[in-house]
Amino acid sequence: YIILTKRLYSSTAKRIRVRDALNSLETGSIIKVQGWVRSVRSQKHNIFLHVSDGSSLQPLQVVASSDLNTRDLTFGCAVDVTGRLEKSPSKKQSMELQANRIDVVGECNPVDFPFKIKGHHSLEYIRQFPHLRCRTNAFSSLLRIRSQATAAIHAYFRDNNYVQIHTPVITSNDCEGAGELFQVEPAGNEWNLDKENHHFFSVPAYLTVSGQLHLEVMAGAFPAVYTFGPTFRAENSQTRRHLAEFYMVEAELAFTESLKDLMKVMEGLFKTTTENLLSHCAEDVELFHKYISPGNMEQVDLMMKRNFNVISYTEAIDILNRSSEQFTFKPEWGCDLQTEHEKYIVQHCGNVPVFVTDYPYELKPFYARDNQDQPQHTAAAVDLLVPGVGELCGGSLREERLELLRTRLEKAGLNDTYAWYLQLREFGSVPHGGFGMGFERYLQCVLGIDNIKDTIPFARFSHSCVL
Ligand SMILES: NC(=O)C[C@H](N)C(=O)O
Repeated sequence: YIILTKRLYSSTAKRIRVRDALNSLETGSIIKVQGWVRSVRSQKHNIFLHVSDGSSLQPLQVVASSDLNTRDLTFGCAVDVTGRLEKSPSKKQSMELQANRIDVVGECNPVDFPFKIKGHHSLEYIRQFPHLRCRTNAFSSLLRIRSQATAAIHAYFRDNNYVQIHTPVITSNDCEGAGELFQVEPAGNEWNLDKENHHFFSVPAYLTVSGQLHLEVMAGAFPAVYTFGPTFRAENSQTRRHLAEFYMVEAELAFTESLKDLMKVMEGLFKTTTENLLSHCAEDVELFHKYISPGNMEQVDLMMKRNFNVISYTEAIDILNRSSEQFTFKPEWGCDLQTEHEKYIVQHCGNVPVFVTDYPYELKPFYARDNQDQPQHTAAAVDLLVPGVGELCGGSLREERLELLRTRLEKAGLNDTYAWYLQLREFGSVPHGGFGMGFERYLQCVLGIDNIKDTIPFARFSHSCVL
């Protein structure tokens, strides 16, 4: 009889998520929660469990009588719990689940499990377990924040009338021209590809380094477009800021004649997304600011309150040369800014993000618009440098003038390759420009995460492609 009623009881229970249970105002309702045990505590008559299901940082406290068979109930196991939702007498949580039935769905041997109850594991430690780290508080918070930030970015562009374009992952162009390409060919030899230029696509094809050129195509028909997807760089540098596969948000605006328009969008995107995170993921963001990057909340507050700075590249070089800092790379007009330079510039500007504009023409790819301001020959390009990370965004106005573009491509021996790109300037060309923002670097900056490998579900970098 008892078993029968228990079955009946559990089949009529409404299945809800932990977050909804915690926020529920209805006491006495019969619910079912499914999740993973984050802690177990036994007292004389009762056992207390914390159950998490990824919906919130805070777990649901489950109280059950010690009579329930709890042999397999350990830290890390998967459970199915049915019971009555009641107001909790403890101040630590609003609601608790008084269980009538607990089924262990999947056992977990806590001795072998790499995480321990109440263990404060570092991000570096949990990184060794890419298949398990989503079960820790810190990484599940990161994943919820990442998901919310993705939604916020799409919302920002939709609210500002952009059209989303799915730019291709496989492409025959190397947009940045930096030569950090992964080539794509079929595995195995059923295609009989030999060395005589028999590529699968007939031409060499690569994983994309940027969706920019495809967005420029679309900016010939839509005034504002964006893309948000994976991009790839075969960089052999194992730094805390580089990944071989990362997500980039890229936007392209037509009828745009000034870098100011682009900077406005970059600042708007940064601030709107961050505001959204602070209100929708407060608890998760707080976990980072409290335990992982103390002090970063003040940094975020500052970035949100202040207008971003704007300085020219030439001014940046002056600032660097006037400083008493000993740089490994001597700052000189014409050289790219190194990480140490970027860091100094951000500090110099009061730890507020800073746009650096108008770089030496020769430093920028063929598409950057010529400022034609001799003798210091510059291009209308801009980078956004942010505290803790350095370069977060890079963008430029694009050369829309057919003859100038043709001459530059000719010099680089690229006018055949980019015949289609030249045609964009032949048929209804308009002044336009755009930028890209590294999504993982954005998360690094807002959450104060030291290593970029801890901002992405599965990190790919040289000599590492686990799972
Ligand atoms: N869309 C952009 O302007 C981004 C630029 N192509 C980059 O990869 O830095």
